Amino acid sequence: MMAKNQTLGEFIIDNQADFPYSSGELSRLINSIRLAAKVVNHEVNKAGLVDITGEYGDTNIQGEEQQKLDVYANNKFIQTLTNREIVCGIASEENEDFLTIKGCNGDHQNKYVVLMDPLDGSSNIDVNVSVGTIFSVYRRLSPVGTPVTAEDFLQPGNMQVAAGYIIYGTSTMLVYTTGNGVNGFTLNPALGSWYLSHPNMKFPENGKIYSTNEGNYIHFPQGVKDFIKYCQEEKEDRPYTSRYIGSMVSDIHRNMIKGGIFMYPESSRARNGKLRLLYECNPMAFITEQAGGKASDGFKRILDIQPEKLHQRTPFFCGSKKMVEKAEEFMQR
Ligand SMILES: O=P(O)(O)OC[C@H]1O[C@](O)(COP(=O)(O)O)[C@@H](O)[C@@H]1O
Ligand SMILES: [Mg+2]
Ligand SMILES: [Mg+2]
Repeated sequence: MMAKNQTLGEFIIDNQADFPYSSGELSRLINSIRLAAKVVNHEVNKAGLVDITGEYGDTNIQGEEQQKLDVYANNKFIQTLTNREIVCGIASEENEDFLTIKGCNGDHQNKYVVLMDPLDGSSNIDVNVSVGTIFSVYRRLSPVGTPVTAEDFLQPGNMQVAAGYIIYGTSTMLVYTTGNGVNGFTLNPALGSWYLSHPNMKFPENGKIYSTNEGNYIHFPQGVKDFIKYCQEEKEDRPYTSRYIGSMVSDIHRNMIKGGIFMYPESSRARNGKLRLLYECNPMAFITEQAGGKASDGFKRILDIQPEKLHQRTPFFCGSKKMVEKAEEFMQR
């Protein structure tokens, strides 16, 4: 039976049976993510007070302006995962190539790789709007004891063993799945503990919110234009409400609670959309499916895409099952 006011630490211990093959490593991995998240949260909360916001003065591999907090969060998560010797490799939005992590004896004994978007929604940092962190965990394919290879990172999303996000919003939450449903923990900043506040999160099967950057409307494929018109039509339970924060984590988190669809489709300017398959779409798709929702590129399941490149992009439709099915119906006409 679930204890009242259960902390994340207690939850992990109570749910060890979720990880039949785990020797405690995956639990330790989640533990180090919750620690790094607290440190990053502390820094994010000071944005505006001290000189941690604004541009870092460099661009990342995707040619995007890096914010100081992008770099800070990237370093913190890498540092925490590396120091604790839990993973053998890390890939990040902010690094061109994956990093190989050796144990203290210079070996490669660990079995997990982590892919992450250390700060999602960077353009919202300076304006005090929620941002997030996204992570995705795989068991390595190459033999333990040898250096990691690109193939360890280029696995389809259906091979994920865990995925989660942290949302730095009105409160800070850590939401994750190990393939047995989705649970959300809220940080009590005074105590520094995460409490199980949202057990067994579920996407409503249908919803009344659509979230997309409608400023790109003119460049959207006809299917998306038609679906947006459908959402706006005065019929049955429509028109739906349009809500777009511009931090995917926050947009999907809201839709998971209230019911809705998030879309970042391809456009005539960006043939594969904007969002990255490996550390943005796959983890959010895994969480979404575990919560009873659906995630697609408009035609096929996100989690079944065989990745070819670390920073590969994909169109993304994610949310309440019936709404994603409806969007696919328009895309496939
Ligand atoms: O400004 P746009 O084009 O609508 O893009 C917003 C999208 O870009 C992102 O900010 C991309 O993430 P990063 O901030 O990690 O690059 C998503 O969180 C968000 O959904
Ligand atoms: Mg992002
Ligand atoms: Mg980012």
